[in-house]
Amino acid sequence: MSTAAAEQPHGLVEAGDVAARARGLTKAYGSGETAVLALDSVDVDIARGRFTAVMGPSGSGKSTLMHCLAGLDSVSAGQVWLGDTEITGLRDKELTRLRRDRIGFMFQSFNLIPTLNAAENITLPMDIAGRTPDAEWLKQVIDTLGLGDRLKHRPAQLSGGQQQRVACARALASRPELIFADEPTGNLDSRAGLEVLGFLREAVDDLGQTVVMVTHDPGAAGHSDLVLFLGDGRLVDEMPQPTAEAVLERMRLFTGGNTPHNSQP
Ligand SMILES: Nc1ncnc2c1ncn2[C@@H]1O[C@H](COP(=O)(O)OP(=O)(O)OP(=O)(O)O)[C@@H](O)[C@H]1O
Repeated sequence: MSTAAAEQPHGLVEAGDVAARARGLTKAYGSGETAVLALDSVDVDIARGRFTAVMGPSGSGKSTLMHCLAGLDSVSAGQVWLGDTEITGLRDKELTRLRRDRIGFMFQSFNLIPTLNAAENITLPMDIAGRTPDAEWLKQVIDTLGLGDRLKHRPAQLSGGQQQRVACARALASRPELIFADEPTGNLDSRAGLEVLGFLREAVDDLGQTVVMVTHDPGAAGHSDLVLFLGDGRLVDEMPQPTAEAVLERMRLFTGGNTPHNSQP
């Protein structure tokens, strides 16, 4: 971490190694006196094949950044690319297809369909898209996540950690260019949370995936390759090879020395 880094676009990487990129990304909600500037001219590169965490105080713009990078939300100004494709300016139909074909999502609530078993949940997005999963890849994902003996179970018959692993497999099934995970450990006890972080780490290290994770938890961020820190809608700092302790220390700077309310590892 360095002060100089804070003055440059964050996470800058070699051209060609960028999974997603934003320049001058600005997002305002509302208008007039009630307008909120959620993102204020953010420049960021997300490195391909790496695990990037996004942290910052509540309301600093983490979810908005993720939603704009994933094409889930429109931008007020600036440009966003997924790989070489500029997504700002795409029509809704094109955006929907791009999200479906190139991005995987994991949310805090697993969003599994209760009436489908694990295997059916994992392949559902591809079934909807009319795509056939690559059987070898799917087996590798399922084996990596240790779900081989749970495929016939419905979500209610699985633990929280197992459900999140199914959600993780679902995000990985189509081998997306980029996986966005929004508080993927938020609903889990610490052991199950650690498991899921381990699997995200393996998805990056062993399967070559690219993961962006929004989290409040310095312990979770400690599993990433790079932490981007947001403050008041701006990228204010970054930390390569983070440890939970160093991230916690950095987060304390936002609160003038007090531990943020929801940042316990
Ligand atoms: N749909 C919306 N309408 C109006 N304001 C919004 C909307 N979504 C977000 N905001 C505002 O934009 C700012 C950034 O919100 P965002 O949810 O991105 O922050 P965050 O860092 O993810 O917060 P948290 O850690 O609490 O989830 C906040 O001030 C929030 O109140």
